[in-house]
Parts: sequence; structure tokens; C-alpha cells
Amino acid sequence: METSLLYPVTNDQRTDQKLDGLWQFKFDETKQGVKDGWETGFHDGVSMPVPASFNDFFTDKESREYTGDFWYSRKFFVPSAAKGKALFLRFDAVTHRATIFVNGKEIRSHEGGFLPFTADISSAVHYGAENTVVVKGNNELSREALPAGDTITLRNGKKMVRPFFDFYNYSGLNRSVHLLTLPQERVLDYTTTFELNGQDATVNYTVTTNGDAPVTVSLADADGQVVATAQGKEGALQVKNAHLWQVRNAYLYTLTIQVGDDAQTPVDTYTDRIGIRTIKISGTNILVNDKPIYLKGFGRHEDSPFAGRAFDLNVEKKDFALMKWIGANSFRTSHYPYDEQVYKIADEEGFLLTDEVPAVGFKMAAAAFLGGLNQSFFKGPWLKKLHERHIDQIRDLIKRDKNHPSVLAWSLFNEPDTIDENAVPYFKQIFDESKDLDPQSRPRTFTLSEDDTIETSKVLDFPDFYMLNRYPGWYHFGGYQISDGEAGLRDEMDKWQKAGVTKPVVFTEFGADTEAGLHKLPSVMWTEEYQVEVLKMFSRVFDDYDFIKGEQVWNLADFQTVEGNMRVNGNKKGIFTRDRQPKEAAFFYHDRWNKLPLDY
Ligand SMILES: CCC[C@@H]1NC[C@@H](O)[C@H](O)[C@H]1C(=O)O
Repeated sequence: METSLLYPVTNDQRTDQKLDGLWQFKFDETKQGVKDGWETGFHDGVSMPVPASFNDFFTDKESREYTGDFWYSRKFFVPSAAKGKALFLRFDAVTHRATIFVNGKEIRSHEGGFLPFTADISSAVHYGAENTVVVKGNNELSREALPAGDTITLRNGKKMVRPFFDFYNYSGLNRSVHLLTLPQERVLDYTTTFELNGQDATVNYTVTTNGDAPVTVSLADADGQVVATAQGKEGALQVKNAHLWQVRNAYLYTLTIQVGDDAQTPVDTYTDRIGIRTIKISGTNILVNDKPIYLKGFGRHEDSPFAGRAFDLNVEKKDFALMKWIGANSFRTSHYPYDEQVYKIADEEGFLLTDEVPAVGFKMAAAAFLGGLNQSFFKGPWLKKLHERHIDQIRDLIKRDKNHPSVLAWSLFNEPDTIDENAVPYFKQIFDESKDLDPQSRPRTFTLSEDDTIETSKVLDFPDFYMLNRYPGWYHFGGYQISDGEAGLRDEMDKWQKAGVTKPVVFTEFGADTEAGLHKLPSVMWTEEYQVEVLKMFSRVFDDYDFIKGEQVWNLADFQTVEGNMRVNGNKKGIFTRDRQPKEAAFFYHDRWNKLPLDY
């Protein structure tokens, strides 16, 4: 687990310099890089944008599909003025694993392609001079890492991934790299929890530093007026007439943490924007500030042309414009943690997000669909290592995102195999070990695939609310059979109702692949008209069962997947195309959701 995952800030005590731009890049198919001294830097590679996935920049299939080690390198200058500071490199994400070298010295390694990590380079840099950072990355998949898959070797000797999941294995320095100078004594972390007392609110906080200097915490309103202060590494800020953060009606305060005796010359200062709100599950209701909400929105992907899986602020800005236009209020970070800037935007826009770790592909049946074996995923030699990495990434996910008001819940799996008894001990371990990680005790859950029902799933006691992925009208009872699909879905909902549903149910996936521009009257599958028929069918069912508290359609936009006979250059279940243009279904939801209150 990382020591500190605070998002970088720049002030009188801290600096954050992004090292984005063109880096040197090359593949290392024979894993000779270390033997050949690549860790000291190289100039015989190709130029590669950062942040970006490397895959789509190549025009030959072997490079696009490359699986194995790859190297990045660039120079960076460390000013003499940085002497005495703690120097770190912060990698917002390297997919799927990385080893970091500075001036030829190995600093650290990291496993997991969607969460940040920092490398302390204080002992390796030259001050007042240029330095060289080198990243050795790797994008192989296995059953003992997240996300799950296999890596095979073709008869021509080339490696190839076989994902047990339905998104392309985009790889590389997918998010920004930062050069940080920090005070030797500094803030490492902080937590916030909230109590609402009528018009007033209490912000309970803790601050973790690496020293003994005193701490002062203050809270300022959106106009910059300080509304509360407190002393000490633990305390409570009393806020009169608190302006609450609400769904699609956000309000953010600025929290300032100062370390040191003298407010005029603090040892360290850390600031962040927080929202005062509470989240609870009460019976079959999801409550924000004690008010029931209904989730309207999407499963998404970090996916776009050219950038691949890399964070692209332009795409993110467009996606939020589309989600606001259509009347959405929420999304799931399917199937992995997104870039921190997404959560910051969601905080500002008042969107709720379900924050998901890349525990996807934990189901051999799905792997069978994608070319794996058909056996129990939770019974194999890979489980011990997988569990270690799974809980490690849950810990870092919650450590990184716990102070965002937009985070509604933690999704600990996507469509795992929960029918097999072997799943129970694994789930028990994950839920036991994640129980106390979130100071705000937000709900923990996971998505249930079609096979995992109230009759077949063995792990329904664990989630705090249910997330259902259902595809009648597409993967079964498609086309003219859709009426049987609806009848079957209603049968299942009747069983949930009869069993006495005691927790909220949110539909987190449903939809139909649709080729934009394909029309037919009457409809056939793959046409825009048919996608609307499927979504209207689901809407009729959702409106008939009061325990259903959310509809998040799959997917906001078309996205890249592996090639195959079930995919037409990617997954086309988007309500928008991959270049973010509306299909007919976008206007259906614009009409359906904008008739409802923003938060229900
Ligand atoms: C029947 C499983 C559906 C599946 N669920 C996980 C998503 O990552 C996929 O994209 C989606 C699909 O096949 O469209």
C-alpha cells in the first residue's frame, strides 16, 4: 500500500511539475533491456506521447498488439533550489506494472495499472543538472493479477494477451507523470467524515504527517471566507448554516491543512476541495443527506481514439457535457479506477460515482466467451497472489478517493463467478479486509452477471446494495423474442420481490450493440431503432419495481475491445458513438431522464 496518495498541489512549500509530452519509447520483446543498460536511458527509440496508450500510434499489427516489456525514457532538470526538499516522481498510472529507474538506479516497482504510485528519488538525483528517468513497463495478463486474463505465445513466438474482459488491453503511461518537491516534514494523508445537525454540520477530520509539528486545519467557503478552524491532528470543524453538496447541485469548501507553529511561515501546507454530505443505505433506499436518490447514468470506459485508455481532459469535458445534457446524475468507473481528475470534475458537477477496482474477468465462463477455459475461477493456484493484489488495490483505491464527495460506493468486483461455493471464502476475505478502510463507511458492492441470481449466487449477503448486469434483448431473447426477454426479466424481479428484497437494486448494465446510422423499419438487431426498443423494455420494467433505485445503461460511448466475431471494431453498446455523437437512444434518455428531478 502506498504511503501517500494525496493529489499534487503547488504552493510556497510544494511544487508539482508535470513531465508530460514526448518520451523515448521502445519494445523489449527479448527482455534484454536491463542487460543492455537501458535503465540509464536511450535515444534509439521512437517518440511517444505521455499520457497516452502506445497501441494506436503504430501502423503495424505486431506493435499495436505488442505484449511484454516496454521502456520509456526522458530527461528532466532538477534545480539547485530543490536541495533539502524531498523529491518524488508520481506516476498517476502505468498499465499494468512498472519498474522505475533514475540516473540508472532502480528506485521501485509497482503492480497495478490504474492507481498512482510515488518514487522517492531524493538520493538518486543530481541538483542543478539534467537527470534521466526510465520506466520499464509490462502489459501481460494473468489469472493472478488484475484485470484477469491469460498471456499466450503464438507459434511464431509472439506473445498475445487473452483478456477475460471486454475492453482492449491499452497499455503504457496512460496518465500523467509529476516531479514533486515536498517539505521534509509534511502532510501524508487526511480523512473527513460528516455529521448533519439541522442547518449546521460537523466536519470530523484526522491528519497524518511524518513529524511532530503542530497542525492547524481551516475550512473556507466558496467565497474564500474561513468558516471554521481547529487545532490538532484530529478534530472537528463546526460549520454554521452548512451549504451541503448535493446530487447535480454541488457545493465545495476548501480545506487547508497547515503544519508548523508559525502560520506566516508554515512547514507544509496542503489544500483540497471537499463537499459536506452524508451517504447511507436505508432499507431499499440510497440516501444522500438523508434524502432518497435514484441513479440515472452509465457504465463508462476511459477510452477514446488516439489516446486509447489514457486520460484526455478534452474527452472528459465532452463526456460530462453529454451526461448533463442527457439528464444523468451518476456513473460507474467500470472496470477500473479512473484518473483523479475525473473525480474532481464529478465533485464540481455533483455527479455520484461508483468507484470500481479492476477485479474483472474473475469468471471462467466469460473467459470461455473470450477464449478461456470453463472452470471455477475461485479454485486455482492463482488465488493467493490474486487476493494479495486485489486487497492491495482496494486499499489504495479507498486511500486515493476517500475524500471525494462524488464517491457513492466501492465496487469490489465486476461480474465475478458467484455461483461456485469456492467464491464464498474469497468474498468473505475481501469484504472482511475492506470493512474498515473507508472512514465514511460508504457502501461496498459488486456487479452480478446474468447467471448470478437470487437463486444461484452464493454471496448475496456481502454487498450493501445489489448491482445487476442483465442483457435480455441482446445476449438472449434478442430481436423478435424480446417479449420473452421482458417476461423473463419480470419473472426474475418478481422472485427478488417475493424473496423480500432488503437492499437497493441498481441496474448497472443493460443494452444492445448498435451500429450508428443503421436503420430499418421495422427494426432488426444492431439498428438504432432496436437499441431504443431494448432500452424502452428495460425502462418499463424499472418503472414497475420500487426496489430498483438506479439505471446505468451500458455504455456511455462505443469503446475498443479485442477483435473477434462478436465485436465490430469494438463494443457498440454506446448511447453515443466513440467520437461522442448521439445515437437515437441518446434522445430517448434525454427525454426520459430530463422529465425526472436531477437526483431522482
Ligand atoms: C453479458 C456480459 C456483458 C458484458 N459485461 C461486462 C462489460 O465489460 C462488457 O462490455 C459487457 C458486454 O458484453 O457488452
